[in-house]
Amino acid sequence: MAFSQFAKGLVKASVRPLTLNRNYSGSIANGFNFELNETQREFQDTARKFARDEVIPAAPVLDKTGEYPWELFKKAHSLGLINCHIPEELGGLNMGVFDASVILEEIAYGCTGIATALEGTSLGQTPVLLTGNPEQKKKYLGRLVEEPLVAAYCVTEPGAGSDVNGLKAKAEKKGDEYILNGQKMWITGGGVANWYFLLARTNQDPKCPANKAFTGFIVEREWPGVTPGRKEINMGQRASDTRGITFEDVRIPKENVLLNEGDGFKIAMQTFDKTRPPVACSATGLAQRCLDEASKYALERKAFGVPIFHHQAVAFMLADMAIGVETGRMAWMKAAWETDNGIRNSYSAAIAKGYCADMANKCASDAVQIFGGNGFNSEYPVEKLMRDAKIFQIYEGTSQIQRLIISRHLADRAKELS
Ligand SMILES: CC(C)(COP(=O)(O)OP(=O)(O)OC[C@H]1O[C@@H](n2cnc3c(N)ncnc32)[C@H](O)[C@@H]1OP(=O)(O)O)[C@@H](O)C(=O)NCCC(=O)NCCSC(=O)C1=CCCCC1
Ligand SMILES: Cc1cc2nc3c(=O)[nH]c(=O)nc-3n(C[C@H](O)[C@H](O)[C@H](O)COP(=O)(O)OP(=O)(O)OC[C@H]3O[C@@H](n4cnc5c(N)ncnc54)[C@H](O)[C@@H]3O)c2cc1C
Repeated sequence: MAFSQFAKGLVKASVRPLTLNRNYSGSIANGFNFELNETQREFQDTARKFARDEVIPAAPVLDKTGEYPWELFKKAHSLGLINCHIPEELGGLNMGVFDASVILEEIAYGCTGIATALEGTSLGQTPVLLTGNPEQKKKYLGRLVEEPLVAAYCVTEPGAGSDVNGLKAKAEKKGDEYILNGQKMWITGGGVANWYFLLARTNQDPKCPANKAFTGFIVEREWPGVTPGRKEINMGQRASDTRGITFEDVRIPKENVLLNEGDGFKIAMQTFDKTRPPVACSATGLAQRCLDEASKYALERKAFGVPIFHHQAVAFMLADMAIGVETGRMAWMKAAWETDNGIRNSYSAAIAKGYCADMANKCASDAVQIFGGNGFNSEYPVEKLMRDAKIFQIYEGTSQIQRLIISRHLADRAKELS
């Protein structure tokens, strides 16, 4: 089916307005529809087929070689499984976070390294989608639909990751340009991207508040002074390209400022509200894979004369994994639905990201346990799943940072209650 036909049927999420039932008799499910609509199911099926037929076979090879999944990127591009958020007038599908996450969960089921490589470009695009002017959107987003090009999100530095307000890269205004100097670290897609969203300090006064001190820029990879470093060799998600990047006297035209000078910190934070639900959904895809691999293995493997599934201790581990997967899916769906419906979702996005990251790690560790000695060996799939899971507790804000965001909301609420 053509993209435009797909796009026509898109809805943000399958939720009907909740009407108060005065004769309420126990079920709050009345107002909600937990089923995906037909278009969402079509996309899910396409993504599932892509994951089963192409991602799963490629994953162990790319895990070993650390090669970037270019062929899969091009295929996903041609199927309309990436760049889903780009507006229709620029040739995109104009999908919300919810619908794009339905697709991503399937790809992540196949391999979260490949999913991160494919999805990293969405993170790079989000600040432009949120705040770009029409010229910036046309120039930088339009091309991504036409060609399989990559965007990346450059915030973290060697000296500051969790503490975004501690960033040191600086951009100084000189006439109609800004001169950028600094280093970024751990940039997903850093070596393959055509352009970056970059956050730099434009007010050097240490007393300047975060939401005035930083500016968001679009920086092109080919500009003089932009130098990506070597590909980092990571524990997991090895198909994804992660690099440090040095910026030395890079001249950025003022046309590449997003919104206004000083607005960068809020742009970066508002971006996370949109991108943490998909990261949570990716972790859920990995957890579902752990559950499926461990369930199949538990039926095949015998101990004490019966399949190990028949030992209640094993069956209950699987049941706990299922509780985690189902709860995690509800959590990312709620966070995605809220942002698609214009509700500030920093709290629910932090809950989804924090919960799903921890849940995926527990599921991966339990899957290895169920595989016994085989689980510890790279011939079996769960060893890679455990290595791939760890990064969910670190990138897009560590598990501690998600709890920081949640607890700040709780403190605000406590003040309202007292
Ligand atoms: C949450 C955080 C720790 C916050 O910091 P502070 O305490 O310094 O800042 P604070 O006092 O909370 O706020 C300052 C102003 O900013 C407004 N605002 C905050 N959030 C928001 C928001 N969501 N929307 C609108 N405004 C916001 C806040 O109101 C305040 O303004 P005000 O002074 O009141 O006028 C932040 O630094 C953070 O998040 N770190 C994790 C980074 C992190 O997650 N990287 C990830 C890098 S990317 C990555 O890892 C990957 C990329 C690609 C693939 C996957 C991985
Ligand atoms: C594979 C990979 C891909 C990535 N992709 C990108 C990308 O595309 N773009 C990008 O900008 N960044 C990216 N990152 C960076 C990532 O977001 C950061 O690594 C992460 O935010 C943590 O920052 P840090 O590594 O500097 O750790 P630090 O901030 O130094 O934290 C170290 C430890 O201290 C804890 N800690 C810090 N502050 C607090 C606090 N206030 N309370 C409690 N605990 C605290 C942390 O939770 C953590 O356990 C990526 C990282 C990796 C490894």
